Amino acid sequence: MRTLGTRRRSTWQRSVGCAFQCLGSETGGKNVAEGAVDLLVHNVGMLITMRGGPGPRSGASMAEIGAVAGGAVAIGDGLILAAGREEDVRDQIAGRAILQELDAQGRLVTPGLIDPHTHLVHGGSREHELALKLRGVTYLEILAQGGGILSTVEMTRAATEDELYVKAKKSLDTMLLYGATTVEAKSGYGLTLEDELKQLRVAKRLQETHAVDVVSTFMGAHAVPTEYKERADAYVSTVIDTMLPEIKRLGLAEFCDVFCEHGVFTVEQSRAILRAARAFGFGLKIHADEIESMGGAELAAELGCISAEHLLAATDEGLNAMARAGVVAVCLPATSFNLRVANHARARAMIEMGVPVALSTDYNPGSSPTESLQLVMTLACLHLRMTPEEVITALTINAAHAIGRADQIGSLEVGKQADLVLYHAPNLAYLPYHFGINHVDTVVKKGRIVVTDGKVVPF
Ligand SMILES: N=CN[C@@H](CCC(=O)O)C(=O)O
Ligand SMILES: [Zn+2]
Repeated sequence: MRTLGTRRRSTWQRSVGCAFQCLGSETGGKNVAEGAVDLLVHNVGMLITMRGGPGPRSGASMAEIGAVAGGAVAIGDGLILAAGREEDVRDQIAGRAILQELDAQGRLVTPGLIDPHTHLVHGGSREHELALKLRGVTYLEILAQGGGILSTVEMTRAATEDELYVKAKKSLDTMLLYGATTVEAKSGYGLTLEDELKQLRVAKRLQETHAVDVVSTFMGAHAVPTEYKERADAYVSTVIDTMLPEIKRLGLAEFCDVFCEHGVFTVEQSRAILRAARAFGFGLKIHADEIESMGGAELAAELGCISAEHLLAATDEGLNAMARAGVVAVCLPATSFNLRVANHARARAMIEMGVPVALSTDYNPGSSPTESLQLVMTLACLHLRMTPEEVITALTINAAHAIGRADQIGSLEVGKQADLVLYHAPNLAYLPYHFGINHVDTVVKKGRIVVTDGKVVPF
């Protein structure tokens, strides 16, 4: 992508149009109209703005992506000043200094992708499970034998904080290279207070030192640790009485998540943990009805969770309850693909019932060892039967809602963070269609070019 650095326009007009006066009020009263345009992305072949109403998209509105042919985006102070047809954008910034231009050369541009469900920070890997899986041993059987999540717990406990940081940073770089600009990261491989804190501190350090924004979730209830075998209730008490208050006190997580599943945590245990988390002020998430139908979707609706994850076995009653409660369904097609399940999440039914659908990698060392949201795009089309328009909605504005960030990210609208991705692709359908490769050319995060020519720019 061609950039023209530091090109100042000779005339500087201080008179501003309505669009920028409005913007001043939308950005906390700061009159960005008086500043320069830091970056103008122009000559965009197809600009996907995702502009629209305030809530998460469901039903037919999941296909409304605000596509503009011949677009541009003007950026100042890390925020979007104007986005739309290039001539309109140029009109709106007329007379202002443009410090840098980026010629998109007719490429596709979307908002930065958002990965709302990952297990980013962990030790080791689990490629040995592949052979077990091919012999027909199931995911829950591996876990019940002390493997699966529990083997990653051992490797995470054994790792130093620096080792976890280095490994997670490498994955975060890959996520960024594949177009993710915001990533949610769960703990849940420590399962002691100290080891959970270790994971959460790594997530915090990544947030402070990496271009990608990291949103932190405490998931102490990811598995019953070996030392509490047959004493799950005692472990639930430890999560509620010891872990939640300390993590809240230290401000290390925004959300709390629970793996509500047969042989892991029951609906009653999950309810107890999430109610306690809510009382501490955490936002609530739940791994619900992934393998067996447990009433997890119903619980998500009852508790007003911000999102419920997996949902392959969710009932119609559960999904309808989620639709009524406005819970975002985070579907994870890379996980069901990798676990070789017979049926994937019923995204079409969800969309028809009015459940807002988001998508995610579920990046983790067991059920989904991939950082690629572009692979997720393809699997969502082929296995969940979502259209490319619904897929991009699910990976931008709906994913932003799933992590409580829709006021800042998820669409290219005035006043939002300037997070955008430029692809070597002529149109949106090309991304899921031509699968298995990386289409990303350039990534802009908070107005700064952080990936160029397919390489990460050091933070
Ligand atoms: N299902 C539970 N937790 C993760 C998998 C974690 C693991 O296998 O290590 C998930 O969301 O898929
Ligand atoms: Zn998960």
